[in-house]
Amino acid sequence: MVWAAAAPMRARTIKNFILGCAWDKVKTSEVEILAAVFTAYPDIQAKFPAFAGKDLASVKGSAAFALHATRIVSFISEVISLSGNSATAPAIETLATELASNHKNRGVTQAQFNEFRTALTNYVSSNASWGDNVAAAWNQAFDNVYAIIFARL
Ligand code: HEM
Repeated sequence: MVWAAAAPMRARTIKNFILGCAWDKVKTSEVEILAAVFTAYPDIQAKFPAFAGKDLASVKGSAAFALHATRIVSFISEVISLSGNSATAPAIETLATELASNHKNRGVTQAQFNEFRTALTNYVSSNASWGDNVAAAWNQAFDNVYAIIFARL
């Protein structure tokens, strides 16, 4: 009985560990990550008042770009740190709900969130060690957080 109760928790923790290892490899490449997202999907760049209509090369080195890139990457780091533990699920829900509400007000669509996911997944899978286990943990985390966001967007 004890084992049956403990096993699922252990499985979640290993998944979270795998996810954290992949994320650790890229989480200090904030500027490169945001540049990769904007390169793949210029419609996302166009939603940012500070970057809309500008050549990516001309804004990529700016303080505003580094600050925004760091905000996005920190959000993901926070969610990954909180994941894998049912006790912190309400905290993830709070973060995702706030993000959805801020972005709904900016007219960001589900399609754009999906574009962001595609670009980020491409970036991480080519810059961290990647395999079926990592992909499964990554997709599960995104599915969970996006379900909360999409219900409110
Ligand atoms: C996919 C399309 C997205 C668009 C078009 C978008 C657009 C924006 C814009 C225009 C801002 C305000 C920037 C400013 O201060 O002028 C912002 C802020 C922010 N975004 Fe996004 N965003 C997107 C996705 C995401 C995602 C997926 C995340 C997290 C993983 C994220 C995290 C944040 C954070 C943490 C902030 C700063 C806090 C806030 O003002 O809400 N964004 N976003």
